[in-house]
Amino acid sequence: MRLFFIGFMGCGKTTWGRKLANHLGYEFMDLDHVLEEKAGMTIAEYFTAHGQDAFRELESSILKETNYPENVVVSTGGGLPCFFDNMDWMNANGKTLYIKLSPKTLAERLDKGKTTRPLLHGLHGEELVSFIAEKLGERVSFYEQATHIINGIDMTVEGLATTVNQ
Ligand SMILES: Nc1ncnc2c1ncn2[C@@H]1O[C@H](COP(=O)(O)OP(=O)(O)O)[C@@H](O)[C@H]1O
Ligand SMILES: O=C(O)C1=C[C@@H](OP(=O)(O)O)[C@@H](O)[C@H](O)C1
Ligand SMILES: [Mg+2]
Repeated sequence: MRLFFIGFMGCGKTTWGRKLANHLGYEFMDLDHVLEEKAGMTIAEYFTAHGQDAFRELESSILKETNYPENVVVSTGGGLPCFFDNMDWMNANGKTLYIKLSPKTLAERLDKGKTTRPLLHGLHGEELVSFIAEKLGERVSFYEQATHIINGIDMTVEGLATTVNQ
């Protein structure tokens, strides 16, 4: 089974993708990490060097050209489902799990984060909540095409494992 985690930055795709893969005995892949290895630089560096359009092209080609094992949990970047036909491609090639959280909760988690996400421009507090609310508004129609929509509060691996077998 191929499982793709999708959702806004900070919703927990990387954290929970890894946990679910461990729980199921599946392989784990994070496409942001695959891209960073391929590019030989961090995503923040890639945005600075080549811009967002080039990043979107590369992340889409990585999504479609990676050789996935039979059983795998794949964590995607937050913007990936919203460009090209990436969402349709994932739904045709596996199950998609959207981790749904409010802008306020996302902002709380992202404010604490140490990693740099280039789209967030170092925003904090209320400015960060407003930015997330606006961007999530643009993206939600893509995320809601997921085969499974998960409440991101109180997630457990056992709950996720039950959901993906439905
Ligand atoms: N259930 C949770 N409760 C509280 N914090 C969480 C939870 N899941 C993830 N986090 C934290 O939220 C931040 C973003 O998680 P991450 O897995 O990197 O998200 P994504 O890959 O979706 O951007 C991390 O600091 C992580 O430790
Ligand atoms: O939402 C986005 O457009 C992005 C999300 C990031 O991944 P995470 O969702 O894992 O932070 C990463 O792909 C890049 O910084 C762009
Ligand atoms: Mg991630």
